[in-house]
Amino acid sequence: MLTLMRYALRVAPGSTALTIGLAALGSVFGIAVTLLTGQVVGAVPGVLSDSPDAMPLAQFAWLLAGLLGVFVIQSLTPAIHQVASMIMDAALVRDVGNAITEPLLRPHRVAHLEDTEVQDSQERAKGKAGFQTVTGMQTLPWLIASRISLIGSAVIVGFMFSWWVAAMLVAVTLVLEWYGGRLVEREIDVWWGNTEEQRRANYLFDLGMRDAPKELRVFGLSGWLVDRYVRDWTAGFLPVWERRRTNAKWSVLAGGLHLAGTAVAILLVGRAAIAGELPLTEIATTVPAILGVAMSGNGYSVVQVRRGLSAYRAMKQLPETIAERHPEPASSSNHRVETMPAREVRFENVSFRYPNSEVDVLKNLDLTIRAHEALALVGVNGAGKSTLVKLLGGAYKPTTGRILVDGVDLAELDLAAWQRRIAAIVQDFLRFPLSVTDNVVFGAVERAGDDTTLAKVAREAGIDDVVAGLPAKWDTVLDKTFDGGVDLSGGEWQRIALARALFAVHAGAGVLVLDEPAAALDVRAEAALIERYLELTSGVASLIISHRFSVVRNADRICVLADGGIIEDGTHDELLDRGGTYATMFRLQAERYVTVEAENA
Ligand SMILES: Nc1ncnc2c1ncn2[C@@H]1O[C@H](COP(=O)(O)OP(=O)(O)OP(=O)(O)O)[C@@H](O)[C@H]1O
Repeated sequence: MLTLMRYALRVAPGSTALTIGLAALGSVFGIAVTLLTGQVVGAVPGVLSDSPDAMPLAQFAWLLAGLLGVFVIQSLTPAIHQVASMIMDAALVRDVGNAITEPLLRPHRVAHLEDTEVQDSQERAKGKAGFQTVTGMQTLPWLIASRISLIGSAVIVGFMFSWWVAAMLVAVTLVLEWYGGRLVEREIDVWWGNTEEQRRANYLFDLGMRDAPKELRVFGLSGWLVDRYVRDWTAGFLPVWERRRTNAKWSVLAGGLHLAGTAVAILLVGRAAIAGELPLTEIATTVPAILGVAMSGNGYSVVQVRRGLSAYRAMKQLPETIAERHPEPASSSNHRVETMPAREVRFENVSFRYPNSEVDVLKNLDLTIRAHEALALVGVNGAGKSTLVKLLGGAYKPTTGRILVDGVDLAELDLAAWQRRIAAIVQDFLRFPLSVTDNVVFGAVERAGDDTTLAKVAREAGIDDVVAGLPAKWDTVLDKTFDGGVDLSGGEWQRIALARALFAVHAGAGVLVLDEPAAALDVRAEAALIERYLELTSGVASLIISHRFSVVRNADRICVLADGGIIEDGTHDELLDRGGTYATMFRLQAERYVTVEAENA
């Protein structure tokens, strides 16, 4: 409890103190109500019969006023508690979210994201039911309140009636709490166990609500989706019921023990009362106190706090796990990365296999990309073209071999600085649900606000007309789910992405990577755009990946990637003359176009 409390007090001192303080105060007031009620009830007969040893009326009135006052304050505190708790939650959610995502985002490489140990560590840090640290902290004040009720009520029973009865009550309550906690824990485990059915149900939910609403309608799959969702969800819930059924016997036993203990305590009080051994005040205080102990078991909160603590510990451990398993190279400041590459980027005998894979995607590959040269890379699906781009960007390091930038091993360079040198449009480029401006200037965020360059790249990428037609021009949000937002076509998005890369080049990027940059454009538009692009970016090392030869042929040099290595290298004409793989692929595609054009004619 203390560990979690210290953390929450550090993140949100005021609201945490208020949340815990008010919950504790609520319990203390609850005990005060029990004591005052006992005093009032005990005094009533004397006051009514006007006996000489009765409580003076003024004192009785004060007692009643005190009881009323405590009662009023106790009813007001939940509202303040709720507000304080909401403020605390918000601060904790932000902090936990940041503490988990920051170490995952910090590395410049991405291999840690595919490491199952890191994934597990991340899952543990989150906890099964969302941010478990936050849930733990939400329930912690109630656990503290329960404990105060338990101890306070037990002390009343001990003082006013019997210490062994108090001890027995605490024991049966804690047994029930422990058992109840175990039950909750197991149910949570089953429920959040991510069974196949639950995962499928969640997937179907997202599919219908977010991912594919249009396709589902086009294919008339809405009814099917609802049926499947209900079926999978129900199937996912069955294990929980199964677990409840199995536990029913023990639940009855634990509940019965608790009930019997409480009943025995009340019966003993009754017997002492009948025997005239217990005055009215003690009776009226002890009975509610017995119930106070009985009801203060809080297995749910115990479990949530315990899980919150283990999620908190995993969260603290996460950066260490990542740093240990995926150390970032110590970068040397001796190299002026901001002017690289001045000569070339060279892949030297590079082999690569993805983490957890047995297959070498690249095998002893040698390739030189010269500065100021536009190099095109072609190859069949899955040949490893995008993989090569990921290695070039330092997202992965080669399994063996080296990548040299002007003769310096990429592993020795400041990776962050090198990545800033690269302007890339990858196949699944990011479509930010933000304004057009943001979508373009994210190419070189340090140049945000440079409207002249923004207007220039808009013209160059051919998006000036698109922007002019948007409701809020450059400020239009490119997502229809936002107010005034719009959806763009695939081709328009690609032009936006091209403008982003161009913005980066104008801001000084030294390597331009275009991986299937304009496949959503029609063939002529794509070829024309890339041609213009290459003119605009001459002076920058460009790597272009495309399946369309109308794009590829514009490059200064073309490399064919197959079987993990470069099997052909030359200009378009040279490769055609050679009559190898490139020539075959080119003729095949050209033939198709010639046939289609002839048919159209
Ligand atoms: N994260 C990954 N983990 C494991 N294997 C991967 C991963 N990403 C890609 N691969 C595998 O690496 C191989 C090369 O993929 P890559 O995407 O580099 O091919 P490509 O030449 O760009 O293909 P395409 O022309 O279809 O875009 C494929 O067999 C693919 O399945």
